[in-house]
Amino acid sequence: MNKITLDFVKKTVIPRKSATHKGNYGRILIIGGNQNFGGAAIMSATAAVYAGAGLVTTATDPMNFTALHARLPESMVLDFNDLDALSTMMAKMDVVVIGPGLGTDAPSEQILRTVLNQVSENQSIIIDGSAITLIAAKKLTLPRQGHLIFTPHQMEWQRLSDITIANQTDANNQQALQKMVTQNKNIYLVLKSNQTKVYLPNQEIWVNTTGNPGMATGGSGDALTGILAAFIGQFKPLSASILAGVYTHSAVADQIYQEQYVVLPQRLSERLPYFMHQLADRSNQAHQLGFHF
Ligand SMILES: NC(=O)C1=CN([C@@H]2O[C@H](COP(=O)(O)OP(=O)(O)OC[C@H]3O[C@@H](n4cnc5c(N)ncnc54)[C@H](OP(=O)(O)O)[C@@H]3O)[C@@H](O)[C@H]2O)[C@@H](O)CC1
Ligand SMILES: Nc1ncnc2c1ncn2[C@@H]1O[C@H](COP(=O)(O)OP(=O)(O)O)[C@@H](O)[C@H]1O
Ligand SMILES: [Mg+2]
Repeated sequence: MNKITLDFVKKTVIPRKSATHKGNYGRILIIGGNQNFGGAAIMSATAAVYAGAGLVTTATDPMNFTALHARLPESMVLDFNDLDALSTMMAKMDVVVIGPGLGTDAPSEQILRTVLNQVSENQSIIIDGSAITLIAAKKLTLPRQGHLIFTPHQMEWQRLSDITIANQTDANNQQALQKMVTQNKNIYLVLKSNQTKVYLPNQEIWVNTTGNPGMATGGSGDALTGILAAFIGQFKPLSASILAGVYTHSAVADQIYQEQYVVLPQRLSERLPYFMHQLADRSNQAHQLGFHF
């Protein structure tokens, strides 16, 4: 079993080059947040912005526009009920997150179908939360194109794979993935738990070495989707970006957990730019300047 370590992550999160602009750091679309779960989309978008995404658009229920703008003016907004506008927007994006707080009712399903039909070859789609539950319940066909990153918790993976939580062994999980690969050969599984594992298309399995029970609070997984989107939009290669995102999410949480009982996703996002600064090998400088994280 491969372990995701700090040394590995430092090779992926590298300093920015001078001759670059926001278009070089990923165009990200976050799709989620129905009338009950607006916070999930906001937490995903917040994590994406704070993890360095070049441009973030949040497609959500209009009820969430004001809250999103007030909390995160860096994000643009789109009404996710306007399926034509959603399709047009999809075509311009490098990375798409679908699922945080999307809900599982008929309009949510229509949004998901529209997105899955639209995925193009070079896009990465992070499929989370309600989107996983819907794909499992409605037996939706996966897009043949693009890179699909599934981020289920254990119950969501049970719904998708039909493997009960007690039976989610590496061998059983690999077997379920092999069935999915007949639809799309570029499937990545981030199976979240107190010891998150990442299954790559080359059959490697990586286990995370960071994380703590302070993260057991609503929104932790939503924040992870934003981090993964931002990392995929900025860093290469894709597999390393996913592994680095998983590590960073929990490593920042570990820092907070040293001084706080619960790790609030918003606090986690606020710390991301500091932590990434350290990762990008400017940590010595930061310590000399007396920053504390
Ligand atoms: N502020 C917001 O807007 C928020 C909105 N959110 C959005 O809500 C939507 C629904 O997502 P969801 O995860 O909350 O519910 P669901 O898919 O029914 O799963 C829960 C069931 O699974 C079980 N379970 C077993 N193992 C588990 C494990 N390791 N981790 C977690 N659960 C585990 C668990 O067991 P139990 O708790 O009963 O023991 C329970 O029976 C989704 O779109 C999401 O993005 C949330 O992000 C929160 C903040
Ligand atoms: N006890 C724990 N130890 C380590 N990490 C945890 C623990 N509990 C939850 N997490 C992490 O928190 C996140 C929870 O994701 P998820 O269940 O999708 O939350 P939500 O949907 O509420 O945002 C995952 O990244 C998971 O690995
Ligand atoms: Mg979740």
